[in-house]
Amino acid sequence: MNYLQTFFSRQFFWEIIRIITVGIASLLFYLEIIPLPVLLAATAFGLYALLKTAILELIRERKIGTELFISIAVIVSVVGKEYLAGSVVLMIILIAEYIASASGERARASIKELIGSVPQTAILKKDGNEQPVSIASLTVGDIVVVKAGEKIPVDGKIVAGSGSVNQAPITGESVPVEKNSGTEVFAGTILELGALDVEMTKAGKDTVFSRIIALVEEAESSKAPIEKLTDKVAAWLIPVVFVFVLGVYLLTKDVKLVIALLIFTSPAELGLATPLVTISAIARAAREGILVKGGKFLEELAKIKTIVFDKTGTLTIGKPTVNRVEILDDSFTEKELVQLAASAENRSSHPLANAILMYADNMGASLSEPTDFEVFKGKGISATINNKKVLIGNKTLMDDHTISVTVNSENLTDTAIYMAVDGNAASVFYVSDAIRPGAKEMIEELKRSGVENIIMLTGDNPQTAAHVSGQLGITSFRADMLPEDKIKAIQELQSKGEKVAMVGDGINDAPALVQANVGISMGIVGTQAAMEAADIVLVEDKLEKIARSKAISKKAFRTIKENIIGGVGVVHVVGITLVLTGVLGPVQAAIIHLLPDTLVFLNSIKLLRVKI
Ligand SMILES: Nc1ncnc2c1ncn2[C@@H]1O[C@H](COP(=O)(O)OP(=O)(O)OP(=O)(O)O)[C@@H](O)[C@H]1O
Ligand SMILES: [Zn+2]
Repeated sequence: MNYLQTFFSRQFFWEIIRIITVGIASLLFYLEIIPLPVLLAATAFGLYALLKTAILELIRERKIGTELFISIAVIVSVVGKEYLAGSVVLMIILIAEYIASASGERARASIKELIGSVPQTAILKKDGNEQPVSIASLTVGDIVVVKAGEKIPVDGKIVAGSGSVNQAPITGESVPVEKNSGTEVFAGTILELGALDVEMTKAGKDTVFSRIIALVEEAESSKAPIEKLTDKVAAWLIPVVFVFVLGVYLLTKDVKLVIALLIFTSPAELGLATPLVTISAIARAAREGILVKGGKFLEELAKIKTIVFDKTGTLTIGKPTVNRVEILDDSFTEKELVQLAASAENRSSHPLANAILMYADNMGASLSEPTDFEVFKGKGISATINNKKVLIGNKTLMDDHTISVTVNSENLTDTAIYMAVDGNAASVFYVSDAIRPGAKEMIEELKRSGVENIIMLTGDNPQTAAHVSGQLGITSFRADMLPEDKIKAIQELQSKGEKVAMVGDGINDAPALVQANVGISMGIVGTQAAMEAADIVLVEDKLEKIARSKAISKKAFRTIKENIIGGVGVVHVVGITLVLTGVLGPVQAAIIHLLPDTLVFLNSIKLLRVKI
C-alpha cells in the first residue's frame, strides 16, 4: 500500500466527508448563499465525532485532549456569535486530526511493508509428485520445493539443491547468502538463484519470521517512559491553560481571541510526538535485523553508559578448539585421555564439550557410553566411563574435589580444562576460542557514542579473560563467574544508580539478561529462552548490530526531543504570543497550527529512511 492509498483508504471516509461538508458550508455561508441554520447544522455534523471522542476520553480515561479544546473553541465561537470563524477553525482542525491519524496508520503500515509477508501456499514434494498445498496442511519433515525468485514458505533444512538466498526480510542484510545441503533456511526470505528441496521444521506461527512480526506488533503497543511523561505534562498543563484562557476572556471579552488562544494552547502534539517516533524507530530497527520489544528499551538504551558483555559466544565465536593436550599422568596415552574426556563430554551441550569432541573425532578416538553423568554449573562435569570416575572442568572444580594439579607449562592465553581420573589429575586440555570479527570496532564505536564502562563477565579464568579484554579494549572484566554471580554483578552496578545493558548469547546468561535494564541477545535462531529473556533481540549474531542499536535509539530519543521542543514548544509559544499581540486571528491560528503537526510527522517518519 502506498502513501496516497493510506490517506484515502476507507477507514478515513467519514473524516474526509466531514472536512468537505464543513468547508463547503463555510464557503457558501460566506458567499451568503446558505442561511445560518444550515451552517450550524454542518458545524454540528463536523463537531459531532470530535465532541464524542472528547467526552469519552474525559469520562473513560480522565484525559483532556485536543478534541476537548477544539470542541470548546467551536462552542465558544457559536455562543459568541463568531459562526464563520468557528466553522473554519473546525475544518482546519479536522484536517490536522486527519493528517495525524493517517500518518500513524501509515507508520504502522510501513512496518508490515518493510518486513513483507510469507506465502500461504507451498509446493509439496511427495512420492515423486509436486503439488501446491496450503501451509497449514504441512507437517514437520515434509519436503517443500522452492524455485528461483520465490519466497521460502517455511523454516527448514535444505536436503537437496543449492542457491543464493536474500535474507533481508529477517536479517536486514540484503547481500545474498549461499546455501546448500544441510544449511537452514527461513520463511519469508527469498531464493534469488538456484532451486531447493527444504525439509520443513517450522511453519506458520512458529517460524522465526512470524516471531519477528509478533515481537514488532507487541512493541508498538508498549509505551516509552517519555510518553508517560508527556501525558503527565499534558495533564498538568491543561488546568493552567484553562484558567489562563478564562482570565484572558474576562479581561478582554474578546471571543475571537479566546478561540485563537484555545487552538495554540492545546497540548495535542505532545501526544502525537512520541508514539510516531517509537513506531518508526522500531520499524527501522526491525528492518536492520534488530528486534526491539518496546519503546521503553529504545529510550533506556539511548541513555545507557554501562554495557556488560558475556565472553563465550558473544565476544568470541563460541566454537572453541583444543590446541594441545598436556599429560599429567604417564600411565595414560594421549589417545586414552582424549577418549575418556570425549566420552564424558558427549553428554554435555557446553561449547567446550564440543571442542573436545571435535578433537577426539580428528584423532579417530572411539567413544564409550558414560554412566552417572553430572553437570557442575559454571565449573564442569563428571561421569563414569568404563568404571573410571572422570572429572573435567576448571580449577575451581578440581579444588572442590581436593584434587591438586601441578601444570608443567604455563599458558596464559588459552583456557585450561583439567581432567582428573579416579581422583588424580590426569591431563590438561588447552582450548581457545577466536574473537568475533568486528568485536574491536564495535567496542570502539560504543565508546565513541558515549558508553563509558564496557565490562566483560565470564565464567572463564582470569588469564584468558585478561587476554581477550586486552585485545578488545574493554575497560574491565570479571572472571570465574558463575551464572548467579553475573546477576549479582549487574545488581551491584545498578545499586550505584547505573542503568546497565547486558549482551549475551543466552546459553547461560538468560537470568542476567532479565536483570539488566536492557538485555540484548545475539541470534534469534539460537535459544528460545534468550529470545524471551531479552529486551532487544539481534536476528543475526553480528556484533556491529549492538552499536547500530545504540545509534538508532539515540537518534530516536533526539527526534522526540526535537519534536517536543521544536514542533510543539516553539510553535506554540510563538503562536500564543502572536495571538495575544493581535497579529493572528482564529482562522490564521488554525492554519498555522497545521505546521507543527506536519513538522512532527515528517520529523518522526524520517527515521524510516535517513542514514543513522
Ligand atoms: N562441559 C564442560 N567441560 C569442561 N569444562 C567446563 C564445562 N562446562 C563448564 N566448564 C568450565 O567452567 C567454566 C565456566 O563455564 P561457563 O559456562 O560458566 O562459562 P564460559 O563458557 O567459560 O564463559 P562465559 O561465561 O563467557 O559464557 C569454563 O570456562 C570451563 O572451565
Ligand atoms: Zn499544537
